[in-house]
Amino acid sequence: MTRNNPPRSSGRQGGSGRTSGAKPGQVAHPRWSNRRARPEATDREGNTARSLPPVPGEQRPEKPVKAVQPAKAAKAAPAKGDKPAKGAAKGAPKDGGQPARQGRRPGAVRPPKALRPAQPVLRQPSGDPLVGERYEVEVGPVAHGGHCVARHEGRVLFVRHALPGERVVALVTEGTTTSRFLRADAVEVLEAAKDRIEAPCPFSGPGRCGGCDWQHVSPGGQRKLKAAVLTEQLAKLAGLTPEEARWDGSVEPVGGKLPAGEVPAWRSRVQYAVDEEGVVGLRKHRSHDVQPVDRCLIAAPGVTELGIESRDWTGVASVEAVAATGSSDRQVILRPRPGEQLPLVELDRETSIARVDDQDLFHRVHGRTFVRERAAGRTWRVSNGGFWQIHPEAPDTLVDAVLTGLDPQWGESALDLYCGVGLFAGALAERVGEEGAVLGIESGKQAVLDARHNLAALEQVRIECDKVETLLPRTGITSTDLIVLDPPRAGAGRETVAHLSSLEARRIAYVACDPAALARDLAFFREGGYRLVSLRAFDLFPMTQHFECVAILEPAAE
Ligand SMILES: C[S@@+](CC[C@H](N)C(=O)[O-])C[C@H]1O[C@@H](n2cnc3c(N)ncnc32)[C@H](O)[C@@H]1O
Repeated sequence: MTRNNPPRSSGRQGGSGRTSGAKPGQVAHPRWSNRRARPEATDREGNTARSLPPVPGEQRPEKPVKAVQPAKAAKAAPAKGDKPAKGAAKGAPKDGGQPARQGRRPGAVRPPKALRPAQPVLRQPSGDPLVGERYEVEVGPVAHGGHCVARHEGRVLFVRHALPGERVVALVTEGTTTSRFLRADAVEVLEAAKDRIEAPCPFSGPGRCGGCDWQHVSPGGQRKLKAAVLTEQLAKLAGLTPEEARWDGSVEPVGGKLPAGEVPAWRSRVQYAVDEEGVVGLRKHRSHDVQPVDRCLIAAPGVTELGIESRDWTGVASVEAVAATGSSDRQVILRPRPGEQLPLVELDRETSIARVDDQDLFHRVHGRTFVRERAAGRTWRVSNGGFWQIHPEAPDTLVDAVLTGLDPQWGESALDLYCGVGLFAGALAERVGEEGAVLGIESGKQAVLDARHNLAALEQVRIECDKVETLLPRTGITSTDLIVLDPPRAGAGRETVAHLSSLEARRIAYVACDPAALARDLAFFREGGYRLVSLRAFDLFPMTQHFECVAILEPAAE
């Protein structure tokens, strides 16, 4: 267990731990100089940071432990669209197929939502179904959600696979005569927009893989669509023009220019679904159906090399593949179908394997329970599919944007809210130094253990485990110099933003993956007396509708 974990603050000002230079109510400097020397941090398997093999760039004299057995020779991948042969490629995990344990094992954690099986939502639509109707429509502007808006006989259609200004035949995929809006796919393009390209991925298109929204759009065209969505959300939910938001109106490309027609292979984490026959693929749009794929073009090479698509996954419900950046670590997380035993697994590359049971608990099957990522000059332990940015360049890009916007000074205090495994807390701690203080708050138990492990050497950092909205008011902190918040898609919300606005921070960095939640929260920050200093948007999810923003705020009075 890591040891940079003082007793939880309980309403005392500045939290627990001896303070150093912090005013009452400020983020306190967590020094515990009267404590005994801390034992070395360990993971759940008892490995210490030094007992693990180094990753490139890390200089540690040590010998590796627990070498993972190399996988057996790869089987030839089937031709595109072929179904993998049943019974192919099997090897023996040690505890595969053991019955799931009852109750929560100490130290066991729930996996992120993405790994939990989706619950079917049963709704009784009223009106007569319109699914299957075909309408010839003029396509209007792009909307938040990876589609464009069109109208037909007074009805609004959200049309996928279209582009603004096009004339298409839209096939209705959801909705009835009483629906407020219909969903549709452009199944025929009558007049194409200039940004339209031939989709490089054979699995994208109407009724197929739901992973990418903009396969049919040039890279520059995709960024224009994302910029239009951000512009619209800022106007609609925050009443801001790009100029007022101090945004130059661009979505910045990340990862260098590729030759025309080449697709960026950026996804270092891929969640595959498996159909009842054991065929692996990706989920169709708004569906539990599986689109079999023999290769995902946006998957990082480290994922593709595992050869997941060429295996038979009978008995498995989902396969998550993780390929770390800056280390050779690979992890595959398997969820067996209810009542099924985990099959024997053999992949093309050496990889750790974990199993998630029907109570969402992780079990180590083979190798480590985590991967090591490199970013911001450090190695980060990320356990069992815990949150880490997916694009290999995202962590450095976002840290750079946050530090540039905040300009942290030696001795300042900072909050890192929704801190995950501690990425921004670590970067802030380096800048504020030993005289400064950083408090990270994260609700995921395993992420907190990872963050404490990752930042164990930085005494100025404290990581607390709870929901931001619950814990922050309890800390007694009434002021801080800097705040980073990087909430999940839902954003921070009115109450949390109001609380943050009361802390008199010199600067706030808001890292956002949803432009609507960001725009709504920016309006709340304005109510709280904050204004935008700068806003940047980054194309960290090429070929999809998603992008990441970094907004920097300061008190409006300044
Ligand atoms: C977008 S991730 C950001 C993680 C981290 N900043 C990074 O860049 O790696 C959001 C994180 O917030 C955590 N989280 C979600 N809801 C939370 C809440 N109400 N309070 C605290 N943490 C929360 C999630 O577990 C996740 O680790």
